Amino acid sequence: MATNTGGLGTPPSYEVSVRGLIRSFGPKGVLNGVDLDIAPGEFVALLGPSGCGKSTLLRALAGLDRDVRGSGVVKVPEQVSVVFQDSRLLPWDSVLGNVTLGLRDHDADARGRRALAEVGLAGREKAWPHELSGGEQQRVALARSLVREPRLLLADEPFGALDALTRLKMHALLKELVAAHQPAVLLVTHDVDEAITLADRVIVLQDGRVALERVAGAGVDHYSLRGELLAALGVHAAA
Ligand SMILES: Nc1ncnc2c1ncn2[C@@H]1O[C@H](COP(=O)(O)OP(=O)(O)OP(=O)(O)O)[C@@H](O)[C@H]1O
Repeated sequence: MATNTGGLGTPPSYEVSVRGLIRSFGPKGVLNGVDLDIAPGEFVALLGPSGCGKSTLLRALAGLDRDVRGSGVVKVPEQVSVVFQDSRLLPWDSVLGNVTLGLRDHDADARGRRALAEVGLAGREKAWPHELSGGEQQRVALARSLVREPRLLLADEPFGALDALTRLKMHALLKELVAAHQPAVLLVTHDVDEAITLADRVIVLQDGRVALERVAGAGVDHYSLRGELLAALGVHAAA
């Protein structure tokens, strides 16, 4: 995946463009001029210390924050889906009902069933959310996002509450889904290995700005990238 992020213009080829994004809560500046471009189909992972503003940036891109100052969010596509750490399923609706919620098309059910099959949950359409494991609930959340064919998928630590083995399975699933649907992705994570494994590009947010930006993916030396990212996050491995 090409990741041309040079220049200050906004080439129409970008799915997302952010310029000098600022967000404060009271006197406290959280985002102090964030610049970010994401190409169509590009997978970007966002790392940063706790409280540095990762979720704040994601909420701004999702249109969930009406108080973002200035014109920092220059471009986001109309079709945006968001996945959070908890699945946020409606407990009183079936799995299929959750996936198709709000869809008005005549073929919504068929699309919902297809999406559930894609995430490995064929046959569980009539189950209630509480009958599913945490991993399965996150699969439903992914199906609910992708059935809307988003141009941009925003994911805020979507696997943060899962055990290590389930998380690895979800990584493989997310890779498959992204390859099939080709949305641009911004994944917020605390997990450096998750970022390196999944993303085409990794950025580190610090002091309200993008402090480091590195290409990841095939052909990149993951070991040295891991060291560089950990150092940027203030973690220095024991010799
Ligand atoms: N609605 C709000 N009102 C007041 N302060 C807020 C609000 N939302 C976020 N903040 C503050 O902004 C800062 C950044 O929060 P944010 O949730 O974006 O960080 P984060 O990098 O996602 O953190 P974490 O990795 O711990 O989830 C924090 O200090 C937080 O307390």
